Amino acid sequence: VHNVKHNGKLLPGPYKYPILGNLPQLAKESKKGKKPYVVLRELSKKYGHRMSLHFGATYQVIFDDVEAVRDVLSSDIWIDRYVDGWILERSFGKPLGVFFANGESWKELRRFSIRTLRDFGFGKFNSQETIIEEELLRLMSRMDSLITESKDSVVYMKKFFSVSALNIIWSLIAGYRFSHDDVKLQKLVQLMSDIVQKLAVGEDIITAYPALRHVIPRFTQTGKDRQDFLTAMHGFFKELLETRRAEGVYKTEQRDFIDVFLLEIDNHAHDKTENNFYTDKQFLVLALDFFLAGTETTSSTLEFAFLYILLNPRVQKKVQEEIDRVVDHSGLPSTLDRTRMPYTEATLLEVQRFATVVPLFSRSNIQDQQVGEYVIPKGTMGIVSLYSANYSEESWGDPFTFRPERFLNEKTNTLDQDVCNKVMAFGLGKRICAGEVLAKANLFKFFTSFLQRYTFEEAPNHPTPSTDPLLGTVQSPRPFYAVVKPRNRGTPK
Ligand code: HEM
Repeated sequence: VHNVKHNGKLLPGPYKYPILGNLPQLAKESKKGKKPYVVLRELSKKYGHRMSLHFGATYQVIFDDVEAVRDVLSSDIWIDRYVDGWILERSFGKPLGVFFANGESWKELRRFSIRTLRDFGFGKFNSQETIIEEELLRLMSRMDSLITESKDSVVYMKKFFSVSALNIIWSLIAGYRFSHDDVKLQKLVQLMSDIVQKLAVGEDIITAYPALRHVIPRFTQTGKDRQDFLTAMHGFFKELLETRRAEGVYKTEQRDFIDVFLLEIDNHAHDKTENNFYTDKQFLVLALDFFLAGTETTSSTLEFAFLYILLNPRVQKKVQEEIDRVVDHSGLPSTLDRTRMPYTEATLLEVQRFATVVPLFSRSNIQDQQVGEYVIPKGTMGIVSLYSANYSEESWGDPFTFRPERFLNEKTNTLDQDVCNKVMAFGLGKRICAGEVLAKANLFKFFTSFLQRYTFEEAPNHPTPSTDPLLGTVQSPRPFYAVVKPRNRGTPK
């Protein structure tokens, strides 16, 4: 049984059990403690880097290797996102928003979102820099308090960057920031990170049996958690939209993304067709997309960055030396300094490769595709493994070693662009991450500013932190502590 019609030969894959498909094999490996993307990598070595899997009743094709991943992401055939189960549940039964939208609706809202966010500073040097710095200074003063309050300067690093990452996006969308002590926000951030962790691709029973979507939510804890999460998030965005609508300021002045969207809703109010993409529901899903896609990814990459730095004091020292040499000590590092900081850039690339915070995600094909003697039927769920690209032995030689030097040309001490381009963190092609520019600026600013001002060391009374990630649609480090020591050099005015 599978979800697609076809007349050709399907790509090879492991033996398929009746009804359960390949779930028994996957469950067996998963019980041994293997991550889903590691299991896929092992299977793909046996069955091919483009292979078939039957995830319960859902037919999947796995793209697992540098070349297969690049091909699929840059292909115009694989431009859709696979939409089913929980995804529809989060968007009122329809593929709304950007992340899980398809066709005209996706094109229009992606273009609208990127253009509008750019108008409010996203990707523009001065305004983006100011927004990030405001948040950065707050977080540094928070760090100073934590150091003073704690015993022996030991700071709990888990979730340290979450509110800041959210605030940077939120100030573009809604024109305001949350306080780090905001109880309502803390609940949303907690809910969000719980749900992201529970939704590891490849572990999802609703994906395996889409029909269960109608049954499961009422009976299982995960189903209930998802619904609680959605109710809370939708409620929060709806209240915001209603308040702004009632205020009416957006009619004469658009201060942020919400104002522009409200104006578009008014402008399209006469259009009652399916082709009107500017509706209240679209906004709720769009806001959720940016909340989810932008927050956990950025904050979790930053957590990993400081974890790796803590475990690699030699790398930390070299980054700090470069910062001290290049950056004017009276100010914070600027993204304009980036080009003069090859070692720091190399370290950030290595962080992104080593962490691979989004190891797996989905795409779907809009027409049948012939691959040699095989056919991939239209509408197939394609699982793209960024893990396979970032951890390929053929590509990297020693993928399991954290080694920024791999990106540097030893003789010239410059970045080797060919090696840099091999890191896959944001996807590729027309559907590449819509927040890549902002994310890269954030990573650079937070990483360098904190290392300019503090040194991170292992906390003596805690076990050495593990680099083994917590699984999720976005992976994050296990909770860890660091001794954070203020540095004398490079303290901003
Ligand atoms: C380190 C941080 C980030 C990582 C690793 C990351 C990674 C990704 C990946 C792998 C995809 C799928 C791309 C594809 O299908 O080829 C994606 C899509 C997306 N990301 Fe990011 N992302 C990050 C930060 C952000 C930020 C800050 C935002 C928002 C401001 C954002 C918004 C989006 C959106 C809207 C999409 C959907 C694009 C579409 O389907 O058209 N991301 N991201």
